Amino acid sequence: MEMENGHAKYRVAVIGSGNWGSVASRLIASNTAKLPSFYDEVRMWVFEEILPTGRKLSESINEQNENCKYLPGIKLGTNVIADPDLESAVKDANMLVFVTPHQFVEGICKKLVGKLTPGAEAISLIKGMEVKMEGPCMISKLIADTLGINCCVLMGANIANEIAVEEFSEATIGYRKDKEVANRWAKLFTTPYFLVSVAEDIEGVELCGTLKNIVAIAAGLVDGLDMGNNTKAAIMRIGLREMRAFSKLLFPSVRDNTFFESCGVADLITTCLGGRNRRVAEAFARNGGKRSFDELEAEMLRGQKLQGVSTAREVYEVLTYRGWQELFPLLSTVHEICIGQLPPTSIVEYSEHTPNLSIIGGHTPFY
Ligand SMILES: NC(=O)c1ccc[n+]([C@@H]2O[C@H](COP(=O)([O-])OP(=O)(O)OC[C@H]3O[C@@H](n4cnc5c(N)ncnc54)[C@H](O)[C@@H]3O)[C@@H](O)[C@H]2O)c1
Ligand SMILES: O=P(O)(O)OC[C@H](O)CO
Repeated sequence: MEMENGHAKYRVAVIGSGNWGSVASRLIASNTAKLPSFYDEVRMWVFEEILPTGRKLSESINEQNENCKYLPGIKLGTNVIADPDLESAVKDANMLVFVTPHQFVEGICKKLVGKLTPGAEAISLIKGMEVKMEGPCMISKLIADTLGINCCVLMGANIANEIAVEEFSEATIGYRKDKEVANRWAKLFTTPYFLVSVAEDIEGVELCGTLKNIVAIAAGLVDGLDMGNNTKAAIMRIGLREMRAFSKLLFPSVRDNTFFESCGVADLITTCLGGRNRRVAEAFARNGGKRSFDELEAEMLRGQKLQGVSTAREVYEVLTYRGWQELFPLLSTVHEICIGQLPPTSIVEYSEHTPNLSIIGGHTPFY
């Protein structure tokens, strides 16, 4: 541990520089610039790309102090340094913030094995999960197991573009045992416009952030079918119940209270109203399911990534493997619509496609 005048001093690296990665770097850098327990500089690892102008994205970020591709028009803070070399980006860092789309994190972690500063701590801002032969694996666990480090999570109602212009938001840090570490992360992220709380329920917090993206796809389908607010509210209610039930089946330790934190109902609401998953799903339904999510994602998001479609597939694998499909009609139906097995209108036709709708409305041991 590096010390200064007898006090521990922390060096932060951010692994990822998409829309949320850039905003998180900006937020963190505004704090490291003024808090004595952190080094000012924040290194942000950039997955290198060549811009249409022929320039490298990382060089452009450092010259303009702005990520012109993923967060145009917002200055990041001069203490944010873009670095396309992963090993150099994490050099000497003892606080690592992971914020890439979930499908890339395993490959990134494998490259980092043996390269980290001893005693480094991590936090994951990534919403998603992986399904392995042994079963489902949360991203924080994948990071922790691959790198042999502790990993907290930060989730919440956090549409990045709104936080970039400093509109008031909240977030929840999930931790396993070490509250002191969780509080250090909270200190790094908290600003007057970004209030962070901590909860000793890492699985609950992470599953909220992960599963709400599937519900957001359902909400977008409803919008694309020109259905009204009642329908969307019903989808959100059913979705929240399925999120809670699925989380508790996977991890009985998950707490009900977590669903009332920013990571729970608040994130569900904001994503179903204004997120990218919702937006692309709306376009999918308006096209009658004839254009694929991949095609719409590439056209509408220009390099940004959806997490809901792949998460729906990963959750579906768990549901089919464990025989839980009929308990989760919304989560199952979203996947079947995404792959073209069912039409978008099926999102409100549970009775036809999932005979166990009564389970959703009634009382089962899980709900
Ligand atoms: N954007 C938001 O509003 C928001 C808010 C909260 C959480 N999140 C979550 O944060 C995570 C990161 O999302 P984001 O919005 O920062 O990213 P993004 O979707 O805006 O951008 C995609 C990123 O992936 C990178 N990339 C592309 N190919 C890659 C590869 N092969 N290997 C590594 N990286 C590659 C791109 O360079 C880019 O940085 C996701 O899990 C997302 O759900 C996003
Ligand atoms: O734009 P989305 O759908 O990826 O959602 C963004 C955030 O997760 C909202 O908290």
